[in-house]
Amino acid sequence: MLAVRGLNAGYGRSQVLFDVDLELRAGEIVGLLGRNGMGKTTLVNAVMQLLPPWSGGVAFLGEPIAGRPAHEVARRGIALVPEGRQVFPNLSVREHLEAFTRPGPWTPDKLWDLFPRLAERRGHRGDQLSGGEQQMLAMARALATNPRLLILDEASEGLAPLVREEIWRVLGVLRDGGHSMLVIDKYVQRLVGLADRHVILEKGRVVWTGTSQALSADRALWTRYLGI
Ligand SMILES: Nc1ncnc2c1ncn2[C@@H]1O[C@H](COP(=O)(O)OP(=O)(O)OP(=O)(O)O)[C@@H](O)[C@H]1O
Repeated sequence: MLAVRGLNAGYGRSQVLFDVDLELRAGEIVGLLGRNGMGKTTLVNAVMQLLPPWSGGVAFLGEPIAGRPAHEVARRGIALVPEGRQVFPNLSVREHLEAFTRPGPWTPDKLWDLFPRLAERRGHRGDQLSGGEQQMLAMARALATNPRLLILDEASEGLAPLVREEIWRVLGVLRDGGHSMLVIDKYVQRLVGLADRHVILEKGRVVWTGTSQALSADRALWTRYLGI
């Protein structure tokens, strides 16, 4: 579904990603791990073409997308739940979903069922929501586009424990529904329980890839690359 090959990217003259390879098959959930500043957000932005890659390939559903406009990448079926959520302060919860809805199984009614808390707050504006509710809204907005691939940058970080659990519950529902996802989160334990495979970035390079089972079994990796 997604194939990143030899990707190099950065900001100005400073290179952040070095020769990154990453694959994600249809129906697969891949965790993207690494300490702060190792290049995870840069990688998802380069995949989305929000940050044009310097060189290397990005293919989605067999078609090259590197160098294409970001809105075209979204239209082809990749949706990003960005770090910091980026909900619109002046739009209501309902308006967020209406503005992004595209045909497919995720109708607003299904999304209200998936996020009961948002359903209760459907008339509230983006700036009236708690951080956790904003994260739910960012997820619902992404799902409303009925993407083929959902990318979550910091799925549950910085949220109160109960809300965090709610986010992981929803991610479990999405997994059970066969959604393809690339998930960044520092709760490695939860990510290991959710994802099929993982990719660890260290200073912009892929230093390890493997299954959840392999990552669980090798705590030295956690210490060395994740600081846990
Ligand atoms: N807009 C930017 N301009 C210049 N440098 C940037 C920019 N965004 C990120 N960087 C740098 O790129 C490197 C990788 O940052 P990135 O945000 O991709 O890491 P990350 O793994 O997502 O970290 P975090 O977990 O803190 O979000 C860091 O050294 C960071 O300072």
